[in-house]
Amino acid sequence: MQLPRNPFKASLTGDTRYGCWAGFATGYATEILATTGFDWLLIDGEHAPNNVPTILTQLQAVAGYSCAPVVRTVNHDPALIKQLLDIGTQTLMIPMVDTAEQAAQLVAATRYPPQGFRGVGGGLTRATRWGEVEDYMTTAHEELCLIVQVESRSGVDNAEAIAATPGIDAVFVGPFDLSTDTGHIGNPDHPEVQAMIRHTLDATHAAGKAAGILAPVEADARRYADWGFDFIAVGIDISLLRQAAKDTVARYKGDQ
Ligand SMILES: O=C(O)C(=O)C[C@H](O)[C@@H](O)CO
Repeated sequence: MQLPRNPFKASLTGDTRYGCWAGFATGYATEILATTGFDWLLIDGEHAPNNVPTILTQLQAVAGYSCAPVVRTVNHDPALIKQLLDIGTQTLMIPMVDTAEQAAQLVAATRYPPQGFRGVGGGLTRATRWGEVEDYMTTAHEELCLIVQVESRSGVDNAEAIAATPGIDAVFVGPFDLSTDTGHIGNPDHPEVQAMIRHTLDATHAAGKAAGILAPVEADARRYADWGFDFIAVGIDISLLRQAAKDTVARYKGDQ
């Protein structure tokens, strides 16, 4: 059996790819999202109530669709990264990366020795399709996509070096953490934050890597697409449900 291709990695060809945050932490809800036309979705292990088994269920639920899954970890723990890779995650997003040293450690966590220190799960893992994928250990890295989040002042200061780290495929700006870290709490539109976002985008492209961002407000998403962001999360499933529910109630009962 061939190593499964990574559709997200393959889609980073220059056109902006539009995605949605998946926060319900169930295969059922995430599968619904995968049928709606988004290019990719983010299974959020940082702020949604996910763990390895719930992420596995969601990866299985979306496997038959063209919408590519991206899995965000809660931290930099190599043991968690190992488990997420073993269940078949091919695109990983790691939050709060501030230095090139951290980026290099994260790359090493995704590579088998001698390039890194990932442990061998072999035929026990979905990643190898329980041993059916030929040459998994020597080829797995070719279909992995490692995205690091820059979302602090120090991350922006080190953006060139982080993006240039070998094995890093993309940098994703976290606008809400970045605005909060810089004292503009919850205001990514502040000019200082906007300048930092632009700087991170330019540094990432200068390193030949792809850049992504979260932009649930349409005007922001369109501006970032004009700037040249390669992948943009333009929605959050929980917010979409809440807004649709509130609008429906308001039509019958008025604003409450
Ligand atoms: O800082 C950000 O912005 C992000 O990293 C995304 C948030 O964590 C997201 O969960 C907001 O809903």
